Amino acid sequence: MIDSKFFYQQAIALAAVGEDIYQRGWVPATSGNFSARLNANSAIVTASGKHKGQLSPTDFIAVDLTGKPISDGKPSAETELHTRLYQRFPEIGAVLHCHSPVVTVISKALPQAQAITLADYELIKAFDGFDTHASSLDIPIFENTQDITALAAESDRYLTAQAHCPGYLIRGHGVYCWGKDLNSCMRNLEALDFLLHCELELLRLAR
Ligand SMILES: CSC[C@@H](O)[C@@H](O)C(=O)COP(=O)(O)O
Ligand SMILES: [Zn+2]
Repeated sequence: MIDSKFFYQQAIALAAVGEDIYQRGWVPATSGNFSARLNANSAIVTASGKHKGQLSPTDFIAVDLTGKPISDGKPSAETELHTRLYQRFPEIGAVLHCHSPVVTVISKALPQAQAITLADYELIKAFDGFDTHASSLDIPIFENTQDITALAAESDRYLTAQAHCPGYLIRGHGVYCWGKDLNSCMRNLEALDFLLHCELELLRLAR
């Protein structure tokens, strides 16, 4: 049973975040998708193919945690990547997927890398579970594919042993990032984009 008032509130909050993210240049040309948990068994996700900077409450679909729609409309083509995360981490409340230039380019700049290690950055403390700069965090990179079911399974296998991982990259595609609610998800996304930007600058300086 969908709580329509909560659906609407979550949709309004995600639409506002979408506008912000679009203004940052992180979801060009209808790319990206966003979701928020409704309850233990369902979430709302953006409809497929919409402009993510101009979303309205009718641009969201309720899905169960297998990714099956439980309200009218066509959910994001990448819905299973969201719902796997809600299954894996019962404590998370929101997932944001973006195509910022930094997250798209860095995995291509490191074509052999299966992860990027973020270490000795003060901003690592923005992520839940980190309380000192003297920490290190691996952000995995998965190869891009149109087989979303396979990618959902691959990312889930990796995350089995990674309780504090706040996001992953898909090579040449973008980033998936999550958090306990929409605000912390946005904070994680902002921190991840900043730290990966730093890594990209370091790569440029080393050339
Ligand atoms: C506009 S191409 C990008 C898509 O292939 C996809 O990666 C994406 O992020 C948006 O897909 P969507 O189905 O709108 O959620
Ligand atoms: Zn995408």
